[in-house]
Amino acid sequence: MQNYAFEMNDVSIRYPHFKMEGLNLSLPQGQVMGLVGVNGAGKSTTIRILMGLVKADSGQVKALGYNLPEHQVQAKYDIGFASDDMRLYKSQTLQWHMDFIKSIYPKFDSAYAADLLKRFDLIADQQIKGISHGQRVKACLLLVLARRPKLLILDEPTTGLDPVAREEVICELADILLDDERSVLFSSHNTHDIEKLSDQIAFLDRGKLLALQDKESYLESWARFRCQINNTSSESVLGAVSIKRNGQIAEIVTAQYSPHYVAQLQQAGFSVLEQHRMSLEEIFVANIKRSR
Ligand SMILES: Nc1ncnc2c1ncn2[C@@H]1O[C@H](COP(=O)(O)OP(=O)(O)OP(=O)(O)O)[C@@H](O)[C@H]1O
Repeated sequence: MQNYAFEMNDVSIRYPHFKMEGLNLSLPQGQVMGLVGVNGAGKSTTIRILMGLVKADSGQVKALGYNLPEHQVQAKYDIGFASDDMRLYKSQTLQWHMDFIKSIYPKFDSAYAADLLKRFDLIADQQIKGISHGQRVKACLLLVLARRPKLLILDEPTTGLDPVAREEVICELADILLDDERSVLFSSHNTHDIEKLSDQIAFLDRGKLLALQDKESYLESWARFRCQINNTSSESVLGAVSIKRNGQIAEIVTAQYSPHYVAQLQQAGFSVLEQHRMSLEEIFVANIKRSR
């Protein structure tokens, strides 16, 4: 039987200007899910529901086998959560925070924390008020990672980091993921990070899941073609997400790519000049345009 790090079944929530209806989202244990979506798509809301910070109007939520929010104390013992609005005590040092977390979570791995301190280039006895935004983000991640949680939930973990710091954080996350018992859900606007780390892509828009698929097959299902328009070219093509015409040239995007798609375009009267795979960033934009 498949073990899930979390399961959200038929989850709905309504705000005055936003609704999420019947969201089904689950992550098999040991996998990484990248949650993608434009501003206001519902990523943080999804994460907050999963963390028990917000109560859904209806639906079932389970994390690490525990029903939420009823058993959130037990579940949270093994869940590590970090978001970009997390606060640390400004007048205390990072060392104070590490000692504090260790007093609550005896599993806190001090040796690993010391290693992360070096890798993230942080100073343990510096007061939080004296460190930069990026250093604070890395300090929060250190505090969460050193607990070695079974489920890591990160809301925009790389926001505000410079490219070097971002790479360090991404490498650290990639290392953690070598352990197949650990699962990660992370949201990001940065499709490169999502593309690099995720096993599963969950695409949210206006509270709806546009796609939930393993990354490889998701990326493989999209393709962009540059075609010559002929006299016989039809107006539409089966499986095309968009057709942009410019003179005798058409750029056709599909989300149903297979090796037979070229023949399908030819049958529709287009001569294929070039074909390209698409990055997650391009897919992201095409998907949003299609859904509106
Ligand atoms: N407590 C609340 N009261 C009213 N509306 C809310 C509340 N929390 C969230 N919303 C609305 O829900 C929608 C989704 O917000 P959410 O923060 O989940 O989006 P997001 O995908 O994380 O966006 P971003 O990428 O900008 O962080 C927004 O329109 C927001 O205004």
